[in-house]
Amino acid sequence: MIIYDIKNVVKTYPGQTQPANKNISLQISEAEIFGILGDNGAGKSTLVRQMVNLLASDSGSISLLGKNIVEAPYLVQMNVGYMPQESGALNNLTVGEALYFTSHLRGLSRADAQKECNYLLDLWQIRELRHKPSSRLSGGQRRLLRLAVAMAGLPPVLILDEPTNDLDPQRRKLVWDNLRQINQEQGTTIILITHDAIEAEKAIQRVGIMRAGELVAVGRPSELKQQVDRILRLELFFSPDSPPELPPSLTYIPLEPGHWQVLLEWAQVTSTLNSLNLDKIDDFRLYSATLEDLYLHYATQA
Ligand SMILES: Nc1ncnc2c1ncn2[C@@H]1O[C@H](COP(=O)(O)OP(=O)(O)OP(=O)(O)O)[C@@H](O)[C@H]1O
Repeated sequence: MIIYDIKNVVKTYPGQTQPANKNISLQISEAEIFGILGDNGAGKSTLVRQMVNLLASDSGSISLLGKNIVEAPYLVQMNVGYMPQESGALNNLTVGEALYFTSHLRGLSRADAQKECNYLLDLWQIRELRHKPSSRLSGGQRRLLRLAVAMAGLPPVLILDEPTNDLDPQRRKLVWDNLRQINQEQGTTIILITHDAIEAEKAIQRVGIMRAGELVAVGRPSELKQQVDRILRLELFFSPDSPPELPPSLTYIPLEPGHWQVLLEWAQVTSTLNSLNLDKIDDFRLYSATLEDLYLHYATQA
């Protein structure tokens, strides 16, 4: 099922000459984790703000579950949990109150809202902050609270604007683990903006790369990588006095004694690995382009 259907969306901010979004078209399916990557100012936040009706498009249309969100704004309120990059909206509440009231406002009974609050405090490891006013949290703590608030009441769609910025490595991992878990267990559709390409690669199923207001590439990371870089790097580790025999068509680059790098086309991988005498090799590693390589390729082209 198509969750979001975005057609030819254009947005120019008042007083600006360049559009922030130029003719963006994109479909997002149920239960996918879709990552939006792009340089600062590429138009990512503008796009997601239009998707949650916080910003009107100049032209084009955005449908959620088959209905135009301008004509059926309640669909966004009922189905989408949005985490903005910044927000002062919760500043007057404690962490526990913010989670309880959001859950209650999203239709849970008082008792269920209390349970949801407790679940989210544990899920995001912020239980010790529950009596603290939101305005006194650190940047990273505030981000975890905004994530928990977006998820309160388990909306079927989450839109997250940079969920891992300001977080330490342990909490970044917590975010990626939790997002994967709710996607798998609840079938939640997750659309997220991130600059954390290396970590995102482990969670996202499709990626859209934006440059100067345009969506310049959309696809599964593996498909996009094959278009960008058909060369794979095979590293071989062996005892320096018994080097492996390679098919004559391949060349190798000695990196140090007992360590070679071999550059391969995708089509050569299986035959090369089959031809190696693995008893003579201590270890091997095969590398493809990373999502970060892809991002740099598409986002920085002139
Ligand atoms: N309220 C606004 N008024 C005028 N121009 C704006 C406004 N908000 C954003 N812009 C401009 O629109 C363009 C896209 O901004 P946007 O915030 O969507 O980028 P982004 O890709 O989310 O960037 P970042 O990674 O830095 O968050 C930028 O050139 C920005 O300066």
